[in-house]
This record gives sequence, C-alpha cells and structure tokens, in this order.
Amino acid sequence: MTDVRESRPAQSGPLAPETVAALRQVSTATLTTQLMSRGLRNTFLAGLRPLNPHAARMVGTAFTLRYIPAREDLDVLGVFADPEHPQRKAVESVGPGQVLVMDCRGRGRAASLGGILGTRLLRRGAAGVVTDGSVRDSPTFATLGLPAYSAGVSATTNLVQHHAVDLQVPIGCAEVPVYPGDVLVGDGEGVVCVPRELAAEVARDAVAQEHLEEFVQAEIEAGAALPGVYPPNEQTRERYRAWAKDNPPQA
Ligand SMILES: O=C([O-])CC(=O)C(=O)O
Ligand SMILES: [Mg+2]
Repeated sequence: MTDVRESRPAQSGPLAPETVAALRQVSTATLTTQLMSRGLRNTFLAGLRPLNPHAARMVGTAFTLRYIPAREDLDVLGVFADPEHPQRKAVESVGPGQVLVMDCRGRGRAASLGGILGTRLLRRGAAGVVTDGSVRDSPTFATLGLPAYSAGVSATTNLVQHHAVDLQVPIGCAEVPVYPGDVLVGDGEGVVCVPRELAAEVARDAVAQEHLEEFVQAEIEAGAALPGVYPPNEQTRERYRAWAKDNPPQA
C-alpha cells in the first residue's frame, strides 16, 4: 500500500534566486492566472488576510504543521514544557526561506500560535507564517516584520481547539492542498500556493504577463475601450512590442 505521505516526492532545498526575485515582484492575482493556464484552479488560500499590511510580500517554501481537534485529557497547558511538542518543534525546525503553513481545518475559535512563536520564526529566518485558523497576539503581528496571514484572530491558546500532530506532511490549508516544499507567495490580497515543480516557469511567465498588463493598463487609463485591448489582439500586441523595446521588464 502506498503511504499517503509519500504520494509525492519530497521537494526540498532553496529556490533559485531568480525565481524568488520574480515571485517577489508579481501579484497573487497574476500567479493564479498562470496556474489556471496550466489547469490548476484551486491555488488561492481564500479568506486569509495579512496581519501586517507593511510586511505583506512573502515568498518561501512550505514547512507544514497539521492540527487535529483537541481533546481535554491530552491538550493541557503542561504539554508546552516538552520541547518535542509538535507545535514548538515545528517552530524550532523552520529554516531560512521557509513558511510555516498550518492546517487548522479552517477553525479559528482558538489561535494556531502567537506573538512569541512568531518572533522566534522571524529570528530563525522564516519567510512567513500562514494559517487557515486564527492567531493570538495580533497587535504584535501587526508590527512584526514577519509576513503573517490568517483567517482571523483569537485570544484563546491553540490547545483549546487544536492538537498538533504532524510536521512536513501534505496538508489542506483554506481548502488548498499544500505539500512540503511548495512555494507560498503572499501579497496584500492574500496567499497563493505554487506547486514546487512549476515555480520557476510560473515565475518567469508571470513577470511577462505583468509587463504586458502594464502596457494594457496604460492604454485603458488613456481612454481605450476593452475590445482588442483587454485581452490584447494582434494589433495591441504589436504596439506592446514597440513599447517594450524602450521599457524592458525589470528583472
Ligand atoms: O499560541 C500560544 O499559546 C503561544 C503564544 O501565545 C505566543 O507564541 O506568544
Ligand atoms: Mg502569546
């Protein structure tokens, strides 16, 4: 029998610097279009909002943590004294360039983590933190330099609703499949999950799409009507190519 944890090869290691640079400059909207053109329609983690709008650009690879519902006899405050507790172990395992992505089953009555753990992630070089539940200490996250996205906030600690079980397994986050090593990109709109094997080509094509859309945007601002301009027909593309000669994409 196939172990579900091995249903896809683990993908690890840092992303190529040019892929990171490209993903840093494009929007999540553009990325979802690029993924849709490759057949992937469920890639945006709908409902998640940035906790610090000034630290809303995020690019990193997924380090996953899965929670199941809490049980009163197991999930008591004393468990945090154990450094092997999966939530604390996850925070102490996330490395530079990684995003801690938590599966809270979309439940946010209790937080998935708080400001001290968020600060520790920042000090460890994490690229961000994402949960489909809540965080606590949201005023800390509002000024922390760590990109952080959640579906909500809650003062209540995780043990009340969540029991951390697994690190680095495939999870669902906001109903989107996230495999360890996938690429999480966040902006002011929210978070998109880019399958790791597509990251390089999606990043490259997203930059090209945004360059074309920069031209289309300028034409619409100048008063052009939509037909033939958006989407661009061959004549519009011809004008774009002429414009692009003097306005190359920023690498
Ligand atoms: O969620 C928790 O219990 C941890 C917490 O408050 C923090 O990290 O500051
Ligand atoms: Mg706290």
